[in-house]
Amino acid sequence: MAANTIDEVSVDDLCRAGGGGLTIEEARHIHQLIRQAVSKAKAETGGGGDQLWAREVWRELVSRRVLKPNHPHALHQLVYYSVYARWDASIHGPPLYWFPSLHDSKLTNIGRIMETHGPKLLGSSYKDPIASFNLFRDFTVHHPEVYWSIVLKELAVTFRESPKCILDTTDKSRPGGTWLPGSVLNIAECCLLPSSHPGKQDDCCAIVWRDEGDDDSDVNRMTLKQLREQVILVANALERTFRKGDAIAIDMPMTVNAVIIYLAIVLAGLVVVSIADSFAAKEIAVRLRVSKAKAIFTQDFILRGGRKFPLYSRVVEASPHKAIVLPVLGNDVGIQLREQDISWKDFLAHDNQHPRPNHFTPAYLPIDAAINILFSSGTTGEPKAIPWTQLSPIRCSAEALAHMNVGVGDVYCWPTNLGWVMGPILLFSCFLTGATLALYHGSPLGRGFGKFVQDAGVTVLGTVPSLVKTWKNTKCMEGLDWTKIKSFATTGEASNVDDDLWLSSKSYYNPVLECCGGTELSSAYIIASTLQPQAFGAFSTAAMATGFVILDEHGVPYPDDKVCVGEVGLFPLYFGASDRLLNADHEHVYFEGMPTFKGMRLRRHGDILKRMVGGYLVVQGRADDTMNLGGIKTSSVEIERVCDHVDESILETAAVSVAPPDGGPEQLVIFVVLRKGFDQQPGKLKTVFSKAIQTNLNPLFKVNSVKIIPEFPRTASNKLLRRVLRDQIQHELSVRSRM
Ligand SMILES: Nc1ncnc2c1ncn2[C@@H]1O[C@H](COP(=O)(O)OP(=O)(O)OP(=O)(O)O)[C@@H](O)[C@H]1O
Repeated sequence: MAANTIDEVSVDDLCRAGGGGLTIEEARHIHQLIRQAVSKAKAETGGGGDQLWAREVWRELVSRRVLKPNHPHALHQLVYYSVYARWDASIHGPPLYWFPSLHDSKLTNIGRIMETHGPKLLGSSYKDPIASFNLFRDFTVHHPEVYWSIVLKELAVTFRESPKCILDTTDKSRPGGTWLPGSVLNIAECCLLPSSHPGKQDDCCAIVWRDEGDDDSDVNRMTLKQLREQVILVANALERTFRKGDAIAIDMPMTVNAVIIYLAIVLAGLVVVSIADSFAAKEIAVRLRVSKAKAIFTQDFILRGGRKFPLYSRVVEASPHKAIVLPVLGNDVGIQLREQDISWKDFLAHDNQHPRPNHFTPAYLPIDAAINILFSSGTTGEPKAIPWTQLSPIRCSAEALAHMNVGVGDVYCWPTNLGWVMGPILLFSCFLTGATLALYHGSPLGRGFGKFVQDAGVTVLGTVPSLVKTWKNTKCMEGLDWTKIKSFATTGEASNVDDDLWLSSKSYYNPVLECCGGTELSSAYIIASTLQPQAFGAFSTAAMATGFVILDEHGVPYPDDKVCVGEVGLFPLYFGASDRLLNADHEHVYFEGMPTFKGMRLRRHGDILKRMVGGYLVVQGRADDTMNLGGIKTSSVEIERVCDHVDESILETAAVSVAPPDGGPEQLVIFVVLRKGFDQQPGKLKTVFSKAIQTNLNPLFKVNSVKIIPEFPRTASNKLLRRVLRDQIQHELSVRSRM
């Protein structure tokens, strides 16, 4: 993006990039600071043509807060891309934009754990949280029972009956291991009770929220005690109507009431079936059928972006079972209910006669009892119905604690839904670590959401790439103060470097922690850590106590330190991973046909990983998104990363390859969505794409055609559905060949 290196950038260049947002004095000042940073970095690193000094320039500029959140993005772009203009990632690894400090690292949750246990566990090899991070993480992979016994004490998990041990591997029919055997608890109760470590008291703020449209009012808060009382009220009402073990669906936005209902269902020993509120009636029906749900909590309408969308009517079309209907506004539902249905108000009304309304005895269940049925997003086919057990919340909260550094004092926000794995992850990560859960009742796409983030004092903000893209392109967050945010997070699909540059700049370049996992893993298997330097759009590590290899085409693992691309094979012992599916054969989906490694049968996850210098990772799509172009294997994501930037008219691209109906090499087709207000010819794009791909990836790759379409097909959780595009192009080709 930048033609010049940072020492060639002039005051004029800065002024141009700064537009009206920068005075000439400011530009001169920034220019001076850049020159100082360059001289200092060159002096410290010896200058050298290898450009290693560039990293130090960036580090210095960030630590001196030279670039401000309110500076125009073009200025941030100019400086970042110029600093790294001559950076050779194939030698030095991806360009880094965030660096941990030794002082702060010792104050993080995982740094504290390492300082306490590191010397004992690693002996004299232990130095400090930053220097010893890889060593310690490696230790957790080989001694998961030690790691999990430490982490369990850091979470608000109380057992009714303690586990016999942490891990039992004697049952060979369970390749994932038997974790915390013999233990009995109720994980919702753990969320609701005060605890001394982590320190959460009855009067601490459990949830902060705001309704869309109330942007200028104070945010609402609920204490832990108030939350517990609300949950108990609902649990008593549930117990009167349903039997333990019944599956009860929730299909509504992730509001305070949705969270209360979720916890109440689990507290009462029922099973939550979570369904994302964006699904059509047919999709809701499939999920209710597969999970055998007895009833469903829903809302009359959904309010989003100032518009009202029907929800109850979709649920009615999908389900003959009882619906408990909440009003989106006020106390009464704005709709006529069927005979078998009941309003939220009436559902709770019975409870006013309860002799001890603030009392409820939780259902204490074995650790591996199902608490929630979730569905994968279905990018590779039919969504899988995945039961979460009581291990799942522990697994995901441990990651929030160790990797995202979430804990007491944090306000954690991540626009999502209980039907996506991020919903339950967010809920448990807050209540088991002692953080406050921040919920915005409305669309996260506009300024109202951003203002909530500011007013609620959010300290950790989770995102998905398409959200960040919208915020950046619409400029809707301009002028808001997001500097309380100590880290961002992103998940769902590969993120875009420039979008993350924009996001990170909003809080003086705090890290955007990349997470990638799966609903069936209850967690991320590759992730970032605040103990490691970060590169945009890249993962810096495997999760704690998680092992994997990258397999070559013959299923043989590459050595751990080798730069490579291939399908991931997970080590099977995985705390919190699924061991059954409701609508598919677990063994077949995750194990059959996988190679063994050091006596372990590897677990399939299907992602193609690229390991770069320094151990940084990117996901290059799914194994089924790889293509063979002229005998060379490549991935959709790799091609899209190049094509996304070649012309300003492009909003996003999707690369698919298809085999021609009459045989021959696979053909590369690039789909394009243009930015609003731009026009472009496919022929011209074909030329620029070919040139960019040949220069950046491989001179032999050829673009066969370019198709401009208004928008990409996506799953309800916004994941790009390349297989739909592939089917479409395959169909066109076969029709053409028949003519
Ligand atoms: N940060 C990320 N970067 C790149 N890809 C990601 C990221 N986060 C998640 N993904 C992709 O999403 C997948 C997990 O999503 P999910 O559990 O919903 O399953 P799915 O693959 O979308 O659905 P299905 O299992 O039905 O095919 C990951 O394996 C990965 O391919």
